[in-house]
Amino acid sequence: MGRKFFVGGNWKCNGTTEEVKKIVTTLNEAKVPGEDVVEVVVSPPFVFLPLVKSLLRPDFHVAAQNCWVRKGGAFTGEISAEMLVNLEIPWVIIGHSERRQLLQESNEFVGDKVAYALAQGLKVIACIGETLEQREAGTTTAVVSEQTKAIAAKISNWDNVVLAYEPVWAIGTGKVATPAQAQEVHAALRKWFQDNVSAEVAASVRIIYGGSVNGGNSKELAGQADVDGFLVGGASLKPEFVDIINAATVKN
Ligand SMILES: O=C(CO)COP(=O)(O)O
Repeated sequence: MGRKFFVGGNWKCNGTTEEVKKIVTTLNEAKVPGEDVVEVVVSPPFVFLPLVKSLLRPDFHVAAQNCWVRKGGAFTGEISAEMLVNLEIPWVIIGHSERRQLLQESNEFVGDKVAYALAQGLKVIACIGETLEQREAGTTTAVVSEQTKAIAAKISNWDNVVLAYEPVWAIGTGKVATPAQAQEVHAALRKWFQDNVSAEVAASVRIIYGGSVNGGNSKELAGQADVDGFLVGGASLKPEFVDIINAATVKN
């Protein structure tokens, strides 16, 4: 159905100028499939975005890790979607679980942010995922459906959205979801789109997995029918990110 494999590197709140230059050099020298096979997006902290954008190979792109929920103005410490557009930053990550948990971003707030960013012309990596308690209580599907519904309530066009399923218990823990666990949730989400949005969106929306993805486990995860790529944290700062990008070849 032509869902191009997507690999995002979320650098989170990490890096110095020197470290950033080193990662970019590694990426620029990497042998990976072309843009027709895999879309690669790296997301440095705001302060490094212009530097990374200027140094990065032209077939890779950059994302911000957040943006403000509406038009900029008197919002000290925030970065607006308009500013990202002005700097020609094409992508933004919205609703990461670290922000949902540490900064109390609600489902509704995340939905509003996704809608505003899209309206400004940004492409969005929208993050969802259940906690360990929710998984153990058997509410995973309900939780991720509710998170997706809050976004769907605010937007009508999913063309510029990649949905990142990131179980909170798998983030930064080394406890990766099994390929079967990831596939089960991705398939449930696709069914949710089928039942609540449209068959077209269900077939075309990319659903990527995040949470302890590394060079060793990426191929098997990529082999799952409804896993359309990854959002990578820790391993995106290391040379093994190149192996994760190359997991795209599993699909071809
Ligand atoms: O949160 C993540 C990506 O957004 C995943 O982080 P890790 O790959 O470090 O588990």
